[in-house]
Amino acid sequence: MSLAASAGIEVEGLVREFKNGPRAVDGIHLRVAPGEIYGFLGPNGAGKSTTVLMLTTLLPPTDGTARVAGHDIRREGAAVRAAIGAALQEAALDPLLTGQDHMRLQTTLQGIPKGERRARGDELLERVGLMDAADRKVGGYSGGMKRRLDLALALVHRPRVLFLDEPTTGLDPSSRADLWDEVARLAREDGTTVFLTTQYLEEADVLADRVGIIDKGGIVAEGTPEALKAEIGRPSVEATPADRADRDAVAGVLSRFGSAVPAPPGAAAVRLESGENLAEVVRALDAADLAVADLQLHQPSLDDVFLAKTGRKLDPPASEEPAAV
Ligand SMILES: Nc1ncnc2c1ncn2[C@@H]1O[C@H](COP(=O)(O)OP(=O)(O)OP(=O)(O)O)[C@@H](O)[C@H]1O
Repeated sequence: MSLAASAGIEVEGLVREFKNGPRAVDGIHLRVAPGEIYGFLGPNGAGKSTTVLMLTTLLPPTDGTARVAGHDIRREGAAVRAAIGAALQEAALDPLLTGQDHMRLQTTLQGIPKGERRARGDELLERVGLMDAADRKVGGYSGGMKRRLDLALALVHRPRVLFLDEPTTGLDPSSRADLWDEVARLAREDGTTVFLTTQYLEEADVLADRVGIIDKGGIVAEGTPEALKAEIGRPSVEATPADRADRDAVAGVLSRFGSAVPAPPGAAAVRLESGENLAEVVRALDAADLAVADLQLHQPSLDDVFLAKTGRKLDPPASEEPAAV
């Protein structure tokens, strides 16, 4: 088996249709190379979790298949499960057990030899920064600490492929950054292949080598964050008139500088053509006697890629955790 086949992910026409429900995943194809971090980006209900459940063999596909770490998810479930680690949205943690208890259970379940369990557990708790809380009950952990424990548990058997389903949703920015560091280190130093779902554009941008954007069960764009942004190219300018009645007039002036792109209600926006700049837009609006309450220049971001491909904005999920852990 080639290295690529033994540690990567190959998805071929994967479909999941729920009874009386949507076609949650609608024939997707993708490849993740060994050691690569693949960011699967999309809004609520796009089909991210359903894809992860299929790739981790927890949900059978309706059609198509995938090979994970060289094994077919439909026919070689046990081999897939042996090669992967997963930290999914519903972390199965027991609030009455300590972090160390969890590590002891997991190292036993994963068949780590008795004499090595404690060391392996401590090594991973140290790695995710939980050593100080190792003998505290998980019921008292913050959201960020639970996510980090869940990550440590997923790493016990040194998986070649790691699945993380929205690992930082609800975390405060500092806990999120800690988790990013750890995930990046796993790929860089251990060569772990990471398949990560996220609703955060920033997360995909910072962490992922390549990004697949999923919307309504289909992949609408794929590439490195840089390539996706370059595809969108030029910055856009968005103007909000002081008087809402002037919106169409503002849109008319802007249209001289580029083609219209979606804008919030009451505003107009265009993707600037090359050579056009903000100063000229301001002069033109002024010459037309149009007062603007707000004028913004947006450099292309993954947000723009999402907007350009789907016509909608990707609203980030709210942070649930008030303080750093
Ligand atoms: N067990 C199920 N039965 C019926 N429909 C389902 C089931 N699980 C998911 N769906 C539907 O499939 C679609 C995709 O859901 P999925 O959970 O994969 O999306 P997601 O991108 O992971 O969203 P989120 O970010 O909210 O987790 C949604 O419309 C969802 O309502």
